[in-house]
Amino acid sequence: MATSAPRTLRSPFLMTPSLNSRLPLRSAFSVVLRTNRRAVKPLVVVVSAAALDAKPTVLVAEKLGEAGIELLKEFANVDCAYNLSPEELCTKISLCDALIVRSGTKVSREVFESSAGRLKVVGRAGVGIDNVDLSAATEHGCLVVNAPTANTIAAAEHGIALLTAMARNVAQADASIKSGKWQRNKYVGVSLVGKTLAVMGFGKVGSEVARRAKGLGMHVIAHDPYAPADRARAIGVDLVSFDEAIATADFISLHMPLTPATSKILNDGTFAKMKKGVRIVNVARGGVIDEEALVRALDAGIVAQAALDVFTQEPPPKDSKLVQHERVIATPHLGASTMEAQEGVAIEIAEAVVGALKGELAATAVNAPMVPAEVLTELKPYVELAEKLGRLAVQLVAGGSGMKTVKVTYASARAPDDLDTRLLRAMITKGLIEPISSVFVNLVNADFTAKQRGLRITEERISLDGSPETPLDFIQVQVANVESRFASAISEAGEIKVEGRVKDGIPHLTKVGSFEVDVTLEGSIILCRQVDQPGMIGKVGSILGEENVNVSFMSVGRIAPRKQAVMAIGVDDQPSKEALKKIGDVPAIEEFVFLKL
Ligand SMILES: NC(=O)C1=CN([C@@H]2O[C@H](COP(=O)(O)OP(=O)(O)OC[C@H]3O[C@@H](n4cnc5c(N)ncnc54)[C@H](O)[C@@H]3O)[C@@H](O)[C@H]2O)C=CC1
Ligand SMILES: O=C(O)C(=O)COP(=O)(O)O
Repeated sequence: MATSAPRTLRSPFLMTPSLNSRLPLRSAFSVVLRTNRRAVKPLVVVVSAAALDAKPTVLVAEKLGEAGIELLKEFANVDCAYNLSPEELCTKISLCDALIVRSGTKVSREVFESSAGRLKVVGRAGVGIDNVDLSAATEHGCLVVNAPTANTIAAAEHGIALLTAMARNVAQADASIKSGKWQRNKYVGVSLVGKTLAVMGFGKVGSEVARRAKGLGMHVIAHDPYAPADRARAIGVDLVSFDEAIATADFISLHMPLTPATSKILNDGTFAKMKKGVRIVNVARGGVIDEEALVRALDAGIVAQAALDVFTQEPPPKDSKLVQHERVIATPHLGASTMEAQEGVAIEIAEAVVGALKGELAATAVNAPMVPAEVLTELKPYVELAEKLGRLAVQLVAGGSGMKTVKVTYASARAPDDLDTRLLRAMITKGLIEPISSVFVNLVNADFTAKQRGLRITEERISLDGSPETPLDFIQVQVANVESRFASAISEAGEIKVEGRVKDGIPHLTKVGSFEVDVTLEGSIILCRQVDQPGMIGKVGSILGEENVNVSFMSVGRIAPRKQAVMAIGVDDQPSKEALKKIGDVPAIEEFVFLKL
């Protein structure tokens, strides 16, 4: 299996924690081979590919610092192709496992569609991911990671550079002197000290701008609906409402992301509420300002000056009234463009992309839950159990009866906030959906895929007493309102029910319907309902033995002696149709089903 799967590079986000990036590839590969029999299928593939030298291909579509390129080359084939047209990008992407962009490339739905499932990770070498269609990425199971920290200081410094340059007309005066003029009276500026600066968006960049503006002697207020007040207070900044911020500020500096909620947040209506003569800095995204409204506000004298690094359309049209406005200074999206920031961003994104291609859960994932490595290590056998229970449950559903509602129950002695079940839910979803469709499910697209198929997965906890040494006692998967191919899998409550536990690190099936069984979840399973009587195990065992099918485990769960019983038989190989028929023909066997894991 390790040699048949490698080139598919299917699921990079769920891997055995032992295959960690710190392991050299060769030793990681041997871990895979040793544990292969029980490994959840997709956990293996990326590393196997590397071990066989089927290196993944990373397309770097915008200029990235050399240190990042070098890091990528250690693991992947790197194709640096800049200034691609949207069509060229769509053509190239079908040959790539990862794509790295900055703000200048639109990663549209067409890009994901054109990749036909090969693209596993998009790395945004910077903060803003408004140029990436996140819904499309998620729907295609493609992880999006960004580099959220390395350019913070650069952007904050550029904000301050624009603020001070604007206040003192540095750009206009420079152009004037270079054209041979000496206009000292024309370029009298305004002072910053004692003025009120409203920082809109008190995140990483906004708070660094605030800190620096305090150093310039400004009175700093901030608006951010999600920022904690104590973080603001710690640097002497008051958090205020949007209206208060824009109405009291002499200077407004924008530092929020571009989202549907912040799009054109500065518009005719909001400009009308500002102090006459306000000055605006934007190093966030052009789209947070209605640019035509800004031109009107400049012409009406509401806005005295604006300093802009970002534009709705980049580059802006040559005849842009805004850029050409004499009271506007502009830079071509240079906020992150320092040597230091570009080096840092390149390393940050290269590490995140390589990590994702190796199958690690990225710490900077934008469209997937982040699961810390130690949690992953602990949950590993439960992750396997979860997927296999999902696989069993769906195979027990009778064809045509549909599957709309699945209830998952986790029994645990852990406090609810000490057990993150998102990974388990994703794996149950994977197990439920993959056997009945061509869709590939991973942590990124599990919830979306379930929703798209009209499958409602509810989760419930049973709180157990006792020592919470292991994260879970058992997991139960129940499928409601369906008929079963194996009537005994229907519980008293009328639902298909399978339950499993981890014993000595190995997932076991421990309940089917109302019957207690105990069989390791590996290979395949035959479930038989029979009238409990001596010799049954021998009879079925010898039918399988004649076929050379190795039985790994057998267990019988019965209601009462000599009443009905369910026999669960773990087999390493798939029995022939004839052998299965022979089992069905054993007179005491009332029903049976063969289930692949
Ligand atoms: N010009 C450039 O080259 C650069 C631009 N940026 C842009 O700067 C912006 C901020 O980046 P970071 O500080 O790193 O991000 P961040 O995520 O740390 O901070 C953004 C803050 O905006 C807040 N926010 C969200 N909605 C808001 C709303 N409706 N009103 C007010 N605040 C709101 C969030 O709560 C968060 O605290 C982003 O748009 C980013 O793309 C960042 C780096 C370089
Ligand atoms: O990180 C960001 O959000 C930026 O705007 C920087 O963009 P860039 O990587 O310089 O195209």
